[in-house]
Amino acid sequence: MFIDCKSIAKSIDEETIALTRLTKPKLVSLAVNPDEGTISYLKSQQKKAKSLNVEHEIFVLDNVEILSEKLLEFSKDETVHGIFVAHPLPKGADELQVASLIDPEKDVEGRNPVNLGRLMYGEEGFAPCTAAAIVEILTRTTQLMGKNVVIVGRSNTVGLPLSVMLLRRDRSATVTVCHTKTQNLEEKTLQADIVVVAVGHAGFLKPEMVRENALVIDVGINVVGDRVVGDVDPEVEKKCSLTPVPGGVGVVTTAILMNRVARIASRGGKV
Ligand SMILES: NC(=O)C1=CN([C@@H]2O[C@H](COP(=O)(O)OP(=O)(O)OC[C@H]3O[C@@H](n4cnc5c(N)ncnc54)[C@H](OP(=O)(O)O)[C@@H]3O)[C@@H](O)[C@H]2O)C=CC1
Ligand SMILES: Nc1nc(=O)c2c([nH]1)NC[C@@H]1CN(c3ccc(C(=O)N[C@@H](CCC(=O)O)C(=O)O)cc3)C=[N+]21
Repeated sequence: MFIDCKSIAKSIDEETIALTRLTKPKLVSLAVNPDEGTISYLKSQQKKAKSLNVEHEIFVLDNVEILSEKLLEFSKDETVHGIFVAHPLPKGADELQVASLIDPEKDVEGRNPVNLGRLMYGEEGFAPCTAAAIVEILTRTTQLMGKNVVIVGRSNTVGLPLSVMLLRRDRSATVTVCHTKTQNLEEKTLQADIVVVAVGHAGFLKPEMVRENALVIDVGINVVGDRVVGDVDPEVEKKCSLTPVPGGVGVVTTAILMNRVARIASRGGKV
């Protein structure tokens, strides 16, 4: 069975629309040498911003030096409410140094160390949007208390912040985070009530790797020919509840991003 993520996004959009009736939020999105996943996201952002009355500008830049200049400029610019920086950054870029240039009160992706610190204290107003989207989908779909959750992928965008959010005491899931050095991955995913896959490999999670009736969250955005496919083999849907791709985690992520910008604009800086 597929999980209906579009209706979750719609309910978030309703709040955003109410907020943008009163203010005119502005988001800037910056990317250096964007990969296919980023290009897909920027297109989704552009469409969504238009439909929600959020002003949006995209900057595709050549190098990290120009990115750093732009981050300082937009952090100071009072007409800009939200700053999004696409990841991955080019090889060799200092992620922490770049993230530190974003004003924490405009840091809609929660990359600045101040916001990652807030996350450790359970403050999720600036949590990375994809991790927040997955929490939103899970809490609307199931009870998390005591459940075994296996996350495949440990990026700062998805797996790592999500693990912290699912451990928060009001959720209290038991979390296992897997990566390329994990041994016997299938043994772990077969034990899970919930599997979250964010690896960036089309069809990576096979039906034999998951329990009957498990809940599976497919984060992957992989461009294969002219199609977008996830990290989960579509056959998994026959034995599990699965988020679709397209129309799954991505649409909720984009809805949350726009909601953040609208909240910042309407509350004068605080989310
Ligand atoms: N729908 C949405 O809203 C979003 C979608 N995405 C998509 O999700 C995917 C992942 O993105 P992101 O987290 O940024 O990716 P990264 O490339 O930053 O991280 C991938 C993670 O997967 C792990 N991994 C890769 N291959 C394997 C393997 N064979 N076995 C176990 N673990 C593996 C890596 O392990 P290691 O750390 O050891 O290298 C790493 O931790 C991409 O397709 C991206 O486009 C991303 C963000 C949002
Ligand atoms: N700092 C950072 N944060 C991210 O969250 C981040 C990132 N960098 N880099 C790139 C990846 C990729 N990503 C997507 C999110 C939504 C869609 C999305 O909404 N896609 C639509 C349309 C897909 C299509 O084109 O058909 C859908 O899934 O339905 C796509 C891709 C976020 N990422």
